[in-house]
Parts: sequence; C-alpha cells; structure tokens
Amino acid sequence: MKYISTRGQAPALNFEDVMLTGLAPDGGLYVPESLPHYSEAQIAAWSSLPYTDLAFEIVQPFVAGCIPDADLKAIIDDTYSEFRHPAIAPLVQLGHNEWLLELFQGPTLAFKDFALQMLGRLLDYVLEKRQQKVVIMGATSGDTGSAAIHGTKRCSNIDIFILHPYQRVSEVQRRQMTTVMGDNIHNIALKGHFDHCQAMVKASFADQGFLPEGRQLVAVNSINWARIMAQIVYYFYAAYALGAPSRRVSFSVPTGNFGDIYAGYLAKQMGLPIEQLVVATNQNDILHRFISNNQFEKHELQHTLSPSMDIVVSSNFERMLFDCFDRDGAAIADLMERMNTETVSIPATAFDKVRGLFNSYSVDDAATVDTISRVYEDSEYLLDPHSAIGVKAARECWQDRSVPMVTLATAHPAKFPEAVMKAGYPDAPPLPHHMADLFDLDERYEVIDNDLAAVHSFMAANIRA
Ligand SMILES: Cc1ncc(COP(=O)(O)O)c(C=O)c1O
Ligand SMILES: N[C@@H](CCOP(=O)(O)O)C(=O)O
Repeated sequence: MKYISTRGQAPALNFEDVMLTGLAPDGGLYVPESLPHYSEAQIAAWSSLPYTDLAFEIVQPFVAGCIPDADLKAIIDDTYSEFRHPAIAPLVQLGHNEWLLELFQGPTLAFKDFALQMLGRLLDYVLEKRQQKVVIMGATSGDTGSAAIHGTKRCSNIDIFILHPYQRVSEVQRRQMTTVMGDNIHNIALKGHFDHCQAMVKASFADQGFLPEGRQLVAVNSINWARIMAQIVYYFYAAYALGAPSRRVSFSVPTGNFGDIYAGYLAKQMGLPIEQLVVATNQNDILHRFISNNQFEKHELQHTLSPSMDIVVSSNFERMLFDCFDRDGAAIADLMERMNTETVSIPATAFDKVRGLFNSYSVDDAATVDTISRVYEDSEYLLDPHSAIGVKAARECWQDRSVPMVTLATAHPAKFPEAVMKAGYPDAPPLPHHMADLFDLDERYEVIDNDLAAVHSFMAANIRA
C-alpha cells in the first residue's frame, strides 16, 4: 500500500514511513493511494470475528509489505489485552434501535486508546527494527495526550512532548498525563488554547531544525494515518453486532478534529452499509455551519463543558475534502491556504458530495447537560459530555428510525465530573479501579507561554542523548 499527500506535492510513501512522517512535507496529510473495497459477501465473512481478529483483517492491507502478519497479529492482541471489557467495544442499548458504542474501556478511558495503544506498539516495533530514536510532539485537548503517553512510555527510542492548553483540560485529564513519570515524558501546559497547541505542532513538523542532529518528529495526533486506520475497525464491529451487512446502520460521532468520523466515512467507502454519518459538534460548530450552508468561517474558540472538542480547525477535514475534490491536490492546497485567512465556500459539485455524506448538529452546554440528565433519568446511564453531544445530535438528525443509530461514547464520565454534576449527578463519578490513586500521585509539567521558540528550546534541552 502506498500513501499520497492531500496537497499532491510530496513523495508517495509506504506505511512505515507514513507512520514516522506525520505531516507530509507539502503541508498535506497522507491518505492511501487507493482504499480496499469489499463486497457484501466478503464483509459478511468477517461478521462473527472477535474484535482482535477483525482488527487484523481490516488493518493488514494498510500495513502489508511493512509488518509481517504474525507480528501484526501479536501487536493487535497485545494492544487490546489491556482493555477492561471482554468485548473491547461493547454496545449498550439506550432505546428502540438506539445504541451507544462504549469506546472508553481502554487504559486511559477515551476512544483514543483504540489507536494510540496500537500506535505505541507499532512505533516500538519499527524503531527497534531500525535502531532509530525519534521525538514525539503532540497537541491535546485532554485525551490524546494521556493515551499517547500511556502507549509510548515504555519505548526507549522515544522522547515524548505533549502540549495541552493551560487550565483548559479537566483535572482528571491533566493528572492522567502529568502523573506519569519518566525522563522521556514531558508535559507542556501552553498558555493558549488547543488550536494554538495544534498549530505549534504543525509548524514544528514543517521546520524541524530545532531537533538534535539525526532526530525527527513523529506525530501521535490524527494527522498520523495509523491513528485513523485503527479507528475504522470499531465501525465494522458495531455494525456486525446490529446485523450488517444485511442491515444498514447509522452512526453519530462527537467531532472535533474530524478523525473519528473520517474513519467512519472510510468504513463506508470500504463497503460497510452505513446509512447516516452524523457530525455532532459542541458550540465550536464550524463543521456544522459548513455542512449546513457551505460557509467555512472561523469564529473565536469557545470553552465548553466538552473541552476535548474545543477545536476550531479540524485537521482531518482536509482528508475528506480531498476526496470531494476528486483528489485534486492543487485545489486542496489552494483551499487550505484560503481557509486559513478568509471565509470560504466550495464549488457546488464538491459541496453536494459533502452534503450527501454527512448530517450535522451543534449542541450547546445547556443541551449537553440536559441530555446527560434525561438519559440518566430514562435509562440510568451516565454519559460523559462528549457522548451526550453525540446522543443529542443522533436524536435530532435520525431520519429512519427502523435503521439502528449508534452513538460513539467517546469518553468515560469520570473524566468530566463538572458537566456530570451540573446535570444533577450527586458526586464525581468514581474512577475505574486501576486509576483509584490518581489524586494521590505527584504531578510534573512545565507551563510555557504561547511562543514557538520557547517550546522548542524546552524540547531541545530535554531530549535525551
Ligand atoms: C472525548 C472525545 N470525544 C470526541 C472527540 C472528537 O474526536 P475527533 O477529534 O476525532 O473528531 C475527542 C477529541 O477530539 C475527544 O477527546
Ligand atoms: N480531542 C483530542 C484533540 C486532538 O485530536 P487528535 O485526534 O487529532 O489527536 C484530544 O483529546 O487531545
């Protein structure tokens, strides 16, 4: 499998190099040159596989030629052995044809574990084979950071630097990152918001001159293709449990950087019969406004009760637009340039494709809290605020109630006690057993101004020889 850049000016790479490169040198994102497409019969043949075997079938074509099958199997089995639920991604019924896919059964309690625990192991495997040392630089609004640290903390070939917005992640999220000690693990609390962290990471990939000789940056954000690849699996898994491929299924996806829903879009392109894909946003609703009226207009970032989705510029939207523009890299490069500085509409042919693929809905804090409390009253199920946004959007956008609607429950409610208690839940929800001592552990992190040079000099001073 070869991978090409969405901006058309970077060399095509194999999986191993794509995983280690992150952002393409032309500023684009890597996508497979062509996507595998499966017939209904082929899809049906996987319908009763356990999660790990299904993950192998879906991931294998993307890594073929780089990771031998036996090694891939071992990596996948080891990755998901850390999850707390035997189903890995259990489905929970909320109402008639209404389902939640619990994606928070991994070690750090968010859907990021599905991809980042695998990415950590893949990196360890490849770096050991190459005898290469790298530097990870990642931006987090709270969940990617802890999953990436957990996934890579044992890798002796990696120094990891995670930027989170200072005082803008929940205390549980911060402690999940800052209590993990190791001389290769560094947390930076940036005096800014998530988009500043993400922009800094992208700028650093474009100019890596601050790194010691011989080192390169590796991405743990969803700009790294390996992240997306691993997230395709659970769409298939959930759809099978509800009768696919002979039955269609819809998904509602709490959306920030557009990685998770992009994985759902790919599952559909690969042949999975998905009826609706609902883009569920919080008040940072640029994607909802764009999908509704073809106007891409940046507003100031708002801090909400769903902080992990406090994102204005969604990285992976570019990957989806690349397809809607018939893979015209030059057009995407021009569009991305303009989207940075002005309000943009896209040609009707491309916009019709976007409209044909997605529904969208934006949920404010009041409706988020209301949904948490209604679902708790009706079903005694405690949603986290991000998952609540998914449920509310699903209920608003669901077109055919005979088609099952699955909301991706992207985080455990214990990560976000503020929202949960605003919804009337009496106490902070308990953390799972393995995290019971989280509030007793020492923390270590560096508060740094929103200044690229300051971040680079902190990194340069802390990268191990
Ligand atoms: C809990 C949670 N839900 C939803 C999202 C949105 O996912 P994505 O960025 O892939 O759209 C994120 C992170 O962005 C998250 O941490
Ligand atoms: N919500 C994310 C933001 C980063 O998104 P990513 O999927 O591109 O890593 C987080 O929790 O950090």
